[in-house]
Amino acid sequence: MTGKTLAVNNPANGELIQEIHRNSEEEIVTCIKRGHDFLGEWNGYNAYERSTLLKTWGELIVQEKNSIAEVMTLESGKPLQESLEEVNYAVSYIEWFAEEAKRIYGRTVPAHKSSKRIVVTKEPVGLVAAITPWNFPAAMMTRKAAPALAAGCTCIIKPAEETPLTSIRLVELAHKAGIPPHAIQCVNGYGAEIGHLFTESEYIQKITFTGSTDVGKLLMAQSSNTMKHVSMELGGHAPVIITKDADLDAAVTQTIASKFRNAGQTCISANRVFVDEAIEKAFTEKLVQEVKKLKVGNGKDWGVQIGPVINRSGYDKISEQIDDAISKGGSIACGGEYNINENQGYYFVYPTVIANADETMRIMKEETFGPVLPIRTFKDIDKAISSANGTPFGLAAYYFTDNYKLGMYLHDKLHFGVLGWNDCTPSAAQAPFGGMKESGLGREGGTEGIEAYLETKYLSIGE
Ligand SMILES: NC(=O)C1=CN([C@@H]2O[C@H](COP(=O)(O)OP(=O)(O)OC[C@H]3O[C@@H](n4cnc5c(N)ncnc54)[C@H](OP(=O)(O)O)[C@@H]3O)[C@@H](O)[C@H]2O)C=CC1
Ligand SMILES: O=C(O)CCCC(=O)O
Repeated sequence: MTGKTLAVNNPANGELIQEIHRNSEEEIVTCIKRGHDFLGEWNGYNAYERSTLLKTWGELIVQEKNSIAEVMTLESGKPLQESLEEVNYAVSYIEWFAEEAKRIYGRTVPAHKSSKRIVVTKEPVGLVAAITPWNFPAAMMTRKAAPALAAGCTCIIKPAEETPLTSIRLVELAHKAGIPPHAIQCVNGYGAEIGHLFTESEYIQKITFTGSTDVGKLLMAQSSNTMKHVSMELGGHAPVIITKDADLDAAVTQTIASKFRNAGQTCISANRVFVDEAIEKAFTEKLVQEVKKLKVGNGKDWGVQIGPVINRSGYDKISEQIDDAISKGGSIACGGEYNINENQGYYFVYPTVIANADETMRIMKEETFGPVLPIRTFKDIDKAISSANGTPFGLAAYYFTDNYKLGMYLHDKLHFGVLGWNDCTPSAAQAPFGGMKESGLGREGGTEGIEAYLETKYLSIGE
């Protein structure tokens, strides 16, 4: 690991956007030491000072919103409109945690002897390493860095190698806002090389990660030697259950919003639909009619709704799942086409709906991370619930019903960290986001989101 450069290419046409500096092992170790040594100084800023700095950071990002969104679209391929929305979403985490910085409360607890006092306080966990993915290069970074800084932690960001430019820009703006350079640092290079430097370091107290379940498990295992805190936001396989009393228009609009956001490359993306067989035909017809209207192309062109998938391995996984579904009796209700150029390095998958899906298909079990939606029918709601729960993933699940009792029943029975009832767009800075089972550990956002960067200290006073 000698450093040198990292090429950042545009997934919409394969063109080189920029070569950036790739940090050497020595540089990364130095950053880690610096982040650790600066903890005391950053802790010297009180909660109101940290809050003000975070707010200024958010304001600077808003001022540069258009240029940040353009860079994000160039490196990630996502449509410009979505990049703009993501910048706002990223800022919403900074704004939320700037407020939460002021609400880090301790407590006193009645003691068992009148001469004693029991006092519980909170303090920052220490230096945090944040490893972020390419699918939300801004929001996943601020969702980690903002609560860490708000809590009084210093942090080091390692963005995905496909999309480092957005993070680099955000970190520059943090420094411009007055957040000291050693409180938030960014390093670049290959995850597989940098990951173990983080996990083996005695100076890092917490690893926070968004990405694949496999890498999440690896990081957790590596972190066990030094007993680090971990937050893991991993893969998902979201079911959408559509009951016969559902508002079909809402179900179609919401399912499309979830499935085709970022070309399906979202961990809470609708991955499989279970629809009551009584309304399957009506639902599929309406869905297909709307999906066919989605415009595919280079995300920089205004009006494009589906950009390229990120890279060759993403494309391989998606196309293999489509082929597998067809070979097992699935039928293409729309889409199923590709526009790829292996030499140039771009891969577009047209929005695809697969009818007659069943549980034997890979797409009904594996995360797709692409614009493909299988539809499965059900007669009995309990069987649909059991199929929905029948996955190692437990991140997000959605259901559509206007029947209150059924809605609460589904809430109680579905084993997922995030549920959407007549709603497939649940993400919000003030809400706790995260998964059960192999979808991860911990929550990001909400009051839980800052708790994850705090240690509890108990003081016993008395005789
Ligand atoms: N939960 C989510 O939101 C995400 C889920 N995924 C799922 O994972 C699949 C594969 O995507 P992929 O991009 O390969 O996901 P990865 O989990 O490999 O990448 C996510 C982040 O982890 C880093 N990383 C990779 N390997 C290691 C390692 N050994 N130690 C430390 N960090 C590491 C990456 O760095 P680098 O880029 O340098 O490799 C990147 O910053 C997707 O198709 C999707 O199913 C992917 C991204 C986000
Ligand atoms: O896909 C992800 O990695 C993050 C989920 C996006 C969201 O917060 O809505």
